[in-house]
Amino acid sequence: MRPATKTLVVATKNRGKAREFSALFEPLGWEVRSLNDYDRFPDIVEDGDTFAANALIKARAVVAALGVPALADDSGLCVDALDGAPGVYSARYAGEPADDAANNAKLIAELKRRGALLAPAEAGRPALLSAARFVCALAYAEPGGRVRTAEGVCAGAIVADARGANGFGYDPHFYLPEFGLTMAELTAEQKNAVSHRAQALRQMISFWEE
Ligand SMILES: O=P(O)(O)OP(=O)(O)OP(=O)(O)OC[C@H]1O[C@@H](n2cnc3c(O)ncnc32)[C@H](O)[C@@H]1O
Ligand SMILES: [Mg+2]
Repeated sequence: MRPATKTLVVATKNRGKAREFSALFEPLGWEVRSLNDYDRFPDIVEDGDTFAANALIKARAVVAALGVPALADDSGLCVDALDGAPGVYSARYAGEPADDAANNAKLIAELKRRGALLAPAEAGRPALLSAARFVCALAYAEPGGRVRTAEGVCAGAIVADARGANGFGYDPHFYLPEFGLTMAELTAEQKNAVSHRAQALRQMISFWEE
């Protein structure tokens, strides 16, 4: 089970995700089309309890609407000190419509309110707030009804002060100890080598190659 053409519809309206998928698929000679390439594609209700359930909802909705295979991504941030929140609510953590800046502000406010500050900022080292992970579930669906899901996880920690201008979403607050940088300070190539999305996609591609 694998896409039959070299153009793949990715069931997302998130331009940051679409950009990453384009870069991840490019070396394979694949072209990515996102829902932003379709005129007024209706918003899909993401009411699943898990990342995988929401990814399946999005992939199936796009297959139903367009009649072609689709890959969907449902992802988010899980913070230990917040008992895994915002989790599947990451996009609408601070309410709707989704707003990255408001979500980040709420994340830091919640961690401070709970006294989850572990260490003060020191010269050259950011204030580490709390262990966290990015999770990405991918779902690939075909018109015949077949589906396949994959998942990737990227571990890090939340930092109080936003750093970096690359990436999107929670990236400026997501610190990777192995780089000593936030996800938003990584180049696109660096992020695509280690991200939850890249890991999930590697798994999905291995399923396609089976
Ligand atoms: O549903 P689609 O249309 O794909 O777009 P979305 O932005 O609503 O995507 P999700 O429902 O999967 O919500 C994901 C949330 O987690 C955030 N997120 C996911 N991957 C991320 C990453 O690589 N870096 C930073 N934030 C990320 C993102 O900003 C959203 O707030
Ligand atoms: Mg969404």
